[in-house]
Amino acid sequence: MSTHEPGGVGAGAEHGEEFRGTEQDVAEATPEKDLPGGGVEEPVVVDVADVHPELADPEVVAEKVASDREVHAAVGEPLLRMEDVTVQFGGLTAVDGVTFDIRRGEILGLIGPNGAGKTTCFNAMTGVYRPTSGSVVFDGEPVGRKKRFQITQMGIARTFQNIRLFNEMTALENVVVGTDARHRTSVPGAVFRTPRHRREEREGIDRAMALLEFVGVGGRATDKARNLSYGDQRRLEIARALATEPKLLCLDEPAAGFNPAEKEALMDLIRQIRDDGYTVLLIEHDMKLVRGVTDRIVVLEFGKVIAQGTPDAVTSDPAVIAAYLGVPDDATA
Ligand SMILES: Nc1ncnc2c1ncn2[C@@H]1O[C@H](COP(=O)(O)OP(=O)(O)OP(=O)(O)O)[C@@H](O)[C@H]1O
Repeated sequence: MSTHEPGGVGAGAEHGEEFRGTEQDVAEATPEKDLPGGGVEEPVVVDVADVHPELADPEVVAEKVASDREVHAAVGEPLLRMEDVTVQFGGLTAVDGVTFDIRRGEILGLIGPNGAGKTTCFNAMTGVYRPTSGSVVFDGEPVGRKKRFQITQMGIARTFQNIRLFNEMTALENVVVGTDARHRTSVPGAVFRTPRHRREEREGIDRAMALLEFVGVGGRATDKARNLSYGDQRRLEIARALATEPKLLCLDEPAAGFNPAEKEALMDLIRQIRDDGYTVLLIEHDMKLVRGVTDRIVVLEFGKVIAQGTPDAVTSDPAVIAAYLGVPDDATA
């Protein structure tokens, strides 16, 4: 993935500069150190069932996690449409007249060789870049000139290829920050801790615990994010993105650095996320994972869509084989 981002909050975050978080960035987080480094504290494994006995019941977890936000598109109809989108950087056309749909309820894979324009597409959808021309319509509304926090509120959440967690906050706190994106209490309500605000806080904590459990890190709720293993940090990022109650979850190379067993477990999690009512967009280089989990795939090369369709159709398309699949996995990762 490229590390370029234009100005604004979060710009430069991928370059390791200081993060100046604002409300706009609740669905995102600090860059800081990528992996837990030395001086790791003794892990504290909490039995979630002791703290929240009701979360021992998987049905209760599923109930709390399920997305019940109003979505206008019926299953199978376009939830997001990229219409003839072009993104240029000076003289370079990174995305060139790209048109594709993400259908409600599907897992869509976005693949292509390095530099093909995948991340730029992601960035155009999530408000990081404004397309030079063309439009992005999400759930019937143009993404247009919306700010990033408004796009989060519309229902698009994403994770990043390079993990961005609040490293000094606990896993639970990281996810609670995501639930704040959906709070309806006014600022005075929060300052004076009105009953509504306290209720929202309680619900936020409950939902955050359920999400941690759902992604498989419930036992690490009280650990600082930086002390979680790399794989658990990735899962935590997904929990935080889900905490904003998105309609569309965009995962940017979520399996980067995973071993085969972790990849299998991630595939299960992605399927579960879709089964719980979310639509998923997945950028991923690992073709086994992409083929194993997606319903459809869009292939980019040099900023253009060269193929789209079912995993079988796409992976047997000669243009795709020539552009991408002919390259060994380890050369593209
Ligand atoms: N902010 C930017 N300024 C200038 N060029 C950029 C910027 N962002 C991306 N690019 C360029 O646009 C092209 C597409 O990059 P992009 O990161 O979207 O590709 P990608 O398919 O995500 O690649 P990768 O698989 O390596 O992550 C590349 O040539 C990249 O260098």
